[in-house]
Amino acid sequence: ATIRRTEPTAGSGDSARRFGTQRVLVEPDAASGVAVMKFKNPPVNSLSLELLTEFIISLEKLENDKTFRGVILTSDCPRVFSAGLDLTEMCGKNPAHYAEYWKAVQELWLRLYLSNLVLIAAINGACPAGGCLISLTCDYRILADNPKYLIGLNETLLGIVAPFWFKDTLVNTIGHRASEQALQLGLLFLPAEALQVGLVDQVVPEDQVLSTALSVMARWMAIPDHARQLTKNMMRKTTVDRLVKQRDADIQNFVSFISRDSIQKSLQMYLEKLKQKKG
Ligand SMILES: CCCC/C=C/CC(=O)SCCNC(=O)CCNC(=O)[C@H](O)C(C)(C)COP(=O)(O)OP(=O)(O)OC[C@H]1O[C@@H](n2cnc3c(N)ncnc32)[C@H](O)[C@@H]1OP(=O)(O)O
Repeated sequence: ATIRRTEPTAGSGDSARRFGTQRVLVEPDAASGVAVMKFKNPPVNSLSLELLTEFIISLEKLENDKTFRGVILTSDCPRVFSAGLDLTEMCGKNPAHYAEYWKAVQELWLRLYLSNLVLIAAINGACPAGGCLISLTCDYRILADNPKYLIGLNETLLGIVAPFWFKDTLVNTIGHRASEQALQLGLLFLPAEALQVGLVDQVVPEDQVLSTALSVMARWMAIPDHARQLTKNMMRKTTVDRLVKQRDADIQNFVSFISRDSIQKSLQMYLEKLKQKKG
């Protein structure tokens, strides 16, 4: 994928500078050591191969710059945090494309889930499936209080199955029983329900999502990095290792599953339904 970097905006000081790529805006504040990363892939921030690639590059840049200790993930698109994996990447393409796409999805998850940075999700819109997965990789989730902003792993509603590492990430967050129900029923939770089940840590008025994320970040950044990072690693490494050990097999599983005629039909019907919703 071609990656076009955004020009820094005019202004003085680091906090006025933006960098990033066409689909991932990065607003760094060197003074606080916090950067805000915004998905910008209108209309719904679907996780296309381009977006995944650009996101991984931007995250790596921040990880390698010791100025930054914390990142807030949010959306630049109104009303949607992320619509999850891009269905058009999983429909009507060839096996080589599916393999490349799935490798990028795995890579993003692996990097986020064990990131040394403090990651906070400022969820300012709908957050289904892969969008929810991204938020689950964060250390803390804040959701805007809007009944349209549903969150959850709804894969079964599309006739597909959340892979084991999606499931593990959910189980690590809300526990086994709640995950069993949520995954089988493809539940999309209202903000108050998401808070109750522990899928998010806070629900706040929409105009306070980012400011809340910044104050929560200050609390996490008050902890010495090495102690916090080793603790995070201790909590998450077993989950990550399960995928690392069988990455290629997981890609092969995905490719053969997604290539089935029945799965292609389900996805196409789901996409059609999304499009018809407008008419
Ligand atoms: C082993 C296999 C495991 C694979 C794992 C998959 C995990 C996933 O992430 S699958 C993706 C699941 N995502 C969803 O179910 C969300 C679908 N989208 C929505 O529910 C809604 O779009 C929204 C609530 C996010 C936003 O609603 P809104 O009314 O604002 O926008 P729409 O009119 O619905 O959509 C605008 C436009 O975008 C297209 N679109 C929406 N979601 C996706 C998507 N995930 N991938 C690709 N394209 C998407 C939608 O069709 C519309 O397109 P048109 O403008 O061309 O009609």
